[in-house]
Amino acid sequence: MARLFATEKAGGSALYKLHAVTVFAGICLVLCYRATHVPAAGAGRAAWLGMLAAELWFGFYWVITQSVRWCPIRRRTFKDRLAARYGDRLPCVDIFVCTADPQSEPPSLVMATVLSLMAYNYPPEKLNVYLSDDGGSILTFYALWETSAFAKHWLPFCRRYNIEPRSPAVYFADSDNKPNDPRTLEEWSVVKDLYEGMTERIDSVVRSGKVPEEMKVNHKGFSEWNTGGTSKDHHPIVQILIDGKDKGALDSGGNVLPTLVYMAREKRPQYHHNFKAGAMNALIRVSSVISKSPIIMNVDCDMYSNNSDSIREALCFFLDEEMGHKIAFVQYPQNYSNMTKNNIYGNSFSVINQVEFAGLDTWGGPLYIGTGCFHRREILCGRSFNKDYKEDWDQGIKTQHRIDQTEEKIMSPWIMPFIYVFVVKNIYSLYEALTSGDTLRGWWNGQRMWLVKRITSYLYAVIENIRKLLGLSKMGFVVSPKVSDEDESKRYEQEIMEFGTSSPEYVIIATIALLNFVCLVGGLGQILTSGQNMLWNGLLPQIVLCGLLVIINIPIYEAMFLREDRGRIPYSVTLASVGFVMMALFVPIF
Ligand SMILES: O=c1ccn([C@@H]2O[C@H](COP(=O)(O)OP(=O)(O)O[C@H]3O[C@H](CO)[C@@H](O)[C@H](O)[C@H]3O)[C@@H](O)[C@H]2O)c(=O)[nH]1
Ligand SMILES: [Mn+2]
Repeated sequence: MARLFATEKAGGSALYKLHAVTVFAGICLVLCYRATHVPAAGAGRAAWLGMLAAELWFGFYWVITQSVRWCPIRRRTFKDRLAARYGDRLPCVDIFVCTADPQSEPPSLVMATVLSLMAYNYPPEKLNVYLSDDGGSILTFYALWETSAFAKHWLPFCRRYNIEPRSPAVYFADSDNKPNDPRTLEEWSVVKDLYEGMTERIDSVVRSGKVPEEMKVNHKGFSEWNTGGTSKDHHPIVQILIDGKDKGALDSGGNVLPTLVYMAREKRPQYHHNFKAGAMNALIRVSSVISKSPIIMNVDCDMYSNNSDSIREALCFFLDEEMGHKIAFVQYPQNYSNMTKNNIYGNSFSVINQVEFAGLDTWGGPLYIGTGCFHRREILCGRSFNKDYKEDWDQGIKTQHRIDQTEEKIMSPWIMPFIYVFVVKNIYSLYEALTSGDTLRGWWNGQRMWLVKRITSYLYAVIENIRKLLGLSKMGFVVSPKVSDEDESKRYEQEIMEFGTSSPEYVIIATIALLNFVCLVGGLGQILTSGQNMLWNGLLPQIVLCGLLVIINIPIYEAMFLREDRGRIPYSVTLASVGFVMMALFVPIF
């Protein structure tokens, strides 16, 4: 029987393999050098040990990252075969959307997400969309009730004109989507007006913080909020806004609508709610009573689906006769829609999506990234997985600064493997970024963020994990805000890094940047005062490395000393970092 999907080898080019093999040889030579050049006790053995640890860690890290590049594969689906074989015997699908707070996650935005999912090109009677509201907010419930009415116009409109993407917010924001044909334009304008009217009503209700009394008579569900209660302490609420089984629930074209459910799980102060994971568990239980579809999809509330055939694509894997039973989940890549050209925060997922996911697929597929993923229900309910996942970035961080401290005899041939590994690794990473669609500056910005993340968030994560293992803290989770003020957005458009608050992370970033600057100045000063000899005696690689770090940190210096806008690094942070650098400079004297 013809397969529903094909697996193709992607890349694994000779150039890549040559690079990988020679860099590996370079790493081995570097370690060889370390092993054969152990200094005597007291003559820099601590620094030697630090360098060795850093190089071992780098080598390990490098091998791991090559394992997801060695033999990448791509999958191709055959939706026509799926349609021919299954016709209308396709399985039911439950879609879970999670939201947590109507202030940081504006309900009008969440509703665009919900609509993009309700409008999937899939039999609506087989589609069930659940919105989990961890804010337990009547405002979100009101927004969903509005959405259930607007869906009656949006879904047939999408189907008739084969609209893509099916998030009304994204679709109407793009002026290229305005049709030319006058009859289509008329309908387009009607739907657009309906959409904008709805968004305005939702936004104004959210602004005012309460639902007008005359609205509340429209649905019995509003009475759930009559008894008081707060977002952290309330009874469970489940309201079916559209019941797909109800023969009367039809869209404006007379078609059945997908089932639409609002859910706010019970919350009590004495029970920990476990954030999104807790919401997902509640969704699995509630949906098992209402629809119990064998396939489940999960989407974060700030995303939208940009392909209306996503369900059919995923089913090509689950329903494949030969391999389907071995597939537990189908993960879609995730992308940001408002990326600037050079991606100042280094958060483009292009290399991850195009290179690493394809490489991971060889080894059984990428991780569940938390959104845009289809699971079999039985996998989530039936089996237990033992996950032992540890990471120790600490060593890498501790030893990172040491690079500046040991001296390498520059004229020794042993310098070659160091230079080769450093240069080739970075050139290949640049090549990979460029061929995945990033820009040169985007790659450079990514390198800066690589540094920033490792000295702040990863360091915090290590400390937090240790504290958790010792029973000193419980993991927290702060819902990331999905709104920003106009000033901030403008700076984002101009690719200017945003600081603004005096968070301790910024002290770390500023201190390290400043320390590198001071070291560079100090090093150059030494060369000037003691002549060229110093340079050739081993200071050159240190100057180069330190210089690169200074160049990469230019936006940090700007934010500390030159910028005047509200997103600059606050004076208090600059002051603290100057203090720390002074301490670092004077401590060795005493
Ligand atoms: O108590 C909570 C907290 C969060 N959420 C929802 O969880 C999702 C992710 O939260 P967000 O603040 O947007 O976190 P991000 O860092 O953007 O999300 C990434 O990281 C999360 C935690 O690892 C994953 O769950 C996400 O899928 C992944 O995109 C959102 O839909 C939230 O509404 C809840 O339902 N309940
Ligand atoms: Mn998010």
